[in-house]
Amino acid sequence: MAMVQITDARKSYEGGFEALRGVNLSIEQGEILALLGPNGAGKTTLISAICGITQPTSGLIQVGGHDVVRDYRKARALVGLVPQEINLEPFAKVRSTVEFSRGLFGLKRDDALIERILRQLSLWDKRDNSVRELSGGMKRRVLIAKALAHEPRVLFLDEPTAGVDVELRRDMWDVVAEMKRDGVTIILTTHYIEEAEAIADRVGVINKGQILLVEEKASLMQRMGQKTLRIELTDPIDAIPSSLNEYALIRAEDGGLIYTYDTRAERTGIGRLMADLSEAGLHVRDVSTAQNSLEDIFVGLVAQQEDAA
Ligand SMILES: Nc1ncnc2c1ncn2[C@@H]1O[C@H](COP(=O)(O)OP(=O)(O)OP(=O)(O)O)[C@@H](O)[C@H]1O
Repeated sequence: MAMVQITDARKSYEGGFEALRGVNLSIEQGEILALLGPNGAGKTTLISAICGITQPTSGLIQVGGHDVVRDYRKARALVGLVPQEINLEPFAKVRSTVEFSRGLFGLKRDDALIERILRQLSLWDKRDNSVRELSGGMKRRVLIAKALAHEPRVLFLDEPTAGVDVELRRDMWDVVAEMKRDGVTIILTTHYIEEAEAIADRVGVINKGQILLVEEKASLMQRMGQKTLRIELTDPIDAIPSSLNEYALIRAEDGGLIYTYDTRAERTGIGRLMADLSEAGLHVRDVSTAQNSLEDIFVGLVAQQEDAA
């Protein structure tokens, strides 16, 4: 059974704006899913709906098999949320802030657990400081500590490393990896592809309230690892000679050729292609390469969505 199951979730805000337009998504236990999308895509709305902070207008969202609307308490108890905005009580002490979060879930006090969480996030030395005395990065750590205090099975991180330094980013990635080892399911939204690349098992792309793609990181990275080689010919051709079939070439508008290859493969095949072009009587005038990036994939997907609309 999936840990998080979303079926045709829609959300219209007052005034009629549709922030989620039929989202279907299934997230397995222990998986790390990175959700990428431009500003206003619906990431925060989706996370808020899964956490029961906002209600979907229609559709079904289940966490651990519990309906987040009908079974709110059971679903919510499984979920930890690290929000995008810092919403801490400035005069409260670090340790009591984290303890309080655990208490909100009606759980027994557990000093050893709170100590472990604070140490893991390098906050133990600051445990008796008040929140207002902390730097921005440390406040972010407190947000994570709060979210972990009731031992959630699903952790949501909404832009966890926006505006934080490299060290904190790496610390957070370590914490996430440790939680994954404990079987916790993690969903994070991010603008940084490096972040998705560093920690995610799968990457989802959302735009205009719709999921455009959910794919294993490895295969997405492979697509991103592809480059295209544009070959300009001295004499443009009308058709590609059949002797070159194995290269799956595309004829460019200018009568040249486009070859796609994998930069991570052992051999790109370019050397052999050049020899075979010459063999086929084609003379190369110029070549240029272009790298496929997530942005290209993303822009391509968005363009497809626009065309389909
Ligand atoms: N309470 C609200 N009332 C009306 N519209 C809202 C509300 N909250 C969000 N929206 C709209 O819903 C859309 C999705 O917003 P959301 O915050 O989910 O996007 P996001 O993907 O998290 O963006 P960002 O990357 O900027 O955080 C936006 O167009 C936003 O203006």
